Amino acid sequence: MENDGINADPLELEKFSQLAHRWWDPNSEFKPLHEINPLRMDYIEQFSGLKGKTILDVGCGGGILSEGMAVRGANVTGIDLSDKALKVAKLHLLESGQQVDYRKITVESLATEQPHHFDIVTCMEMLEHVPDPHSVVQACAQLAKPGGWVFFSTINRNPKSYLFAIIGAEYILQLLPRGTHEYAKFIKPSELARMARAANLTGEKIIGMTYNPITQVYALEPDSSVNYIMAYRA
Ligand SMILES: C[S@@+](CC[C@H](N)C(=O)[O-])C[C@H]1O[C@@H](n2cnc3c(N)ncnc32)[C@H](O)[C@@H]1O
Repeated sequence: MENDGINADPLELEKFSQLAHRWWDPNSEFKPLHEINPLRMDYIEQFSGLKGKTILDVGCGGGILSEGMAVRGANVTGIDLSDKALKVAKLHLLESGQQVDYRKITVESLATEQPHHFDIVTCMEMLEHVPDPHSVVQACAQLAKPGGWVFFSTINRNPKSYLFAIIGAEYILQLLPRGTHEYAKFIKPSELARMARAANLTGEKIIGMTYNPITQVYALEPDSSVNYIMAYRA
């Protein structure tokens, strides 16, 4: 569903708004994001470092990644379209004393406003919630400086990811509320790679993000069959 020509699904935004007050509770529905956060920040740092970098975090939600990168010394702008998530993100800055510039703006509009502005663009766990992920990938590429880095994470689309990301995470382990994810919106790495190539992104790297339900530990591993991160240069 499109929203007055804006590349956003109002129902998706509403889902996140409804849960937003629990964003910073590490035992809430956002527990998985809290737990993967150090892993993904370490992964980004391997490529480019974070200290002193100008970073855009697209679909920042309550700010777990944005603020985490600010703690590591980055100058972060976080954008989202959920008013409540942005409000929670801003309130949390009062508690943490960190600085992040949170804005409600579409990534496509920001790409027109500030093209080639950011050293790093992150777009994590967001593409599978938008009607047109191509357009988001294109805008992220445009927002990065030439030679800058762009990172996407999302969920693969295959029977295993259906089993793990929907049946396992939402129904059996109840790590996420039912209805968090829609299988048809999952994105195969080959599809994301095609979108990235069309946006002139290069130097592709991919890493899997796995969850072991027995040890309850997340890890970065070559297995990209469920969750994965792709890194590119603009
Ligand atoms: C699963 S959360 C991920 C939050 C954050 N990126 C992270 O990984 O910690 C998805 C976020 O994408 C946001 N979102 C969904 N559609 C969006 C859009 N079209 N533009 C910007 N943000 C969007 C939601 O409001 C929500 O905050």
